[in-house]
Amino acid sequence: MIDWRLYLVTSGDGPATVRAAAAAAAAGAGVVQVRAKHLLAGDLLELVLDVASAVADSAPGTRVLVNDRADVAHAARRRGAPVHGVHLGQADLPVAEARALLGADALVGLTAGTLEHVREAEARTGAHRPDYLGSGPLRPTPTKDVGRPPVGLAGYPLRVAATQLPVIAIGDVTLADVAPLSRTGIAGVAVVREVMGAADPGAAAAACLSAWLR
Ligand SMILES: Cc1ncc(COP(=O)(O)OP(=O)(O)O)c(N)n1
Ligand SMILES: Cc1ncsc1CCOP(=O)(O)O
Ligand SMILES: [Mg+2]
Repeated sequence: MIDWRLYLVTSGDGPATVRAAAAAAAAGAGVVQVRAKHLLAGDLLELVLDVASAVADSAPGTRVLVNDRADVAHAARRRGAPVHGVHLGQADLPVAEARALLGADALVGLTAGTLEHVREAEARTGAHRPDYLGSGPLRPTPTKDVGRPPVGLAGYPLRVAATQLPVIAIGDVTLADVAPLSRTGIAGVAVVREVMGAADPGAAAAACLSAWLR
């Protein structure tokens, strides 16, 4: 059973990133996605190995995913690292191809920013069906230029109603958003700055989890 309520997406690539990921996992983040768009595959693999090892040491139940790169997730798993899958964007490798590479047990997430994306994902079956959807942005965020209108709080109940898949809200999610978002039916919130930018990432993660209303 995956605890989706707090899903950390990392930033940066050094020891502070690894420490923040481990602290958030120890505080109860159920998923950690290693996201480092500036790294080429070899360096991303090294970061993934470091994060996966640190997260497994502090919170063995936390799932570790790789942003975009099913090949890097596969390489990490071949090295024996506790890496559970990949988060794919709409233009990345198809979900079924990622599953073919990573194996049937892999966790494969998909970005579904629009209601149409959510409906399209919901219609999928078998290996083509993702395990969860990341949907946003809640609001515009400096972390990523998403290039589509924000979902807003009112947009999430529509997305949740359109799918049986867990929906994860992302994009400028702050501690103050967690309680109202938790009432929309989403499975979890994904954050970068709220935890990675905090002086104490573990405390920031714990605060987000405490704010959940159900
Ligand atoms: C949980 C989650 N949801 C959405 C995204 C965004 O993915 P994508 O659209 O592929 O953009 P990048 O993160 O790759 O810049 C995500 N990473 N995680
Ligand atoms: C990766 C991603 N995809 C949509 S918004 C976003 C970034 C979210 O970052 P933050 O939590 O700092 O707004
Ligand atoms: Mg992507």
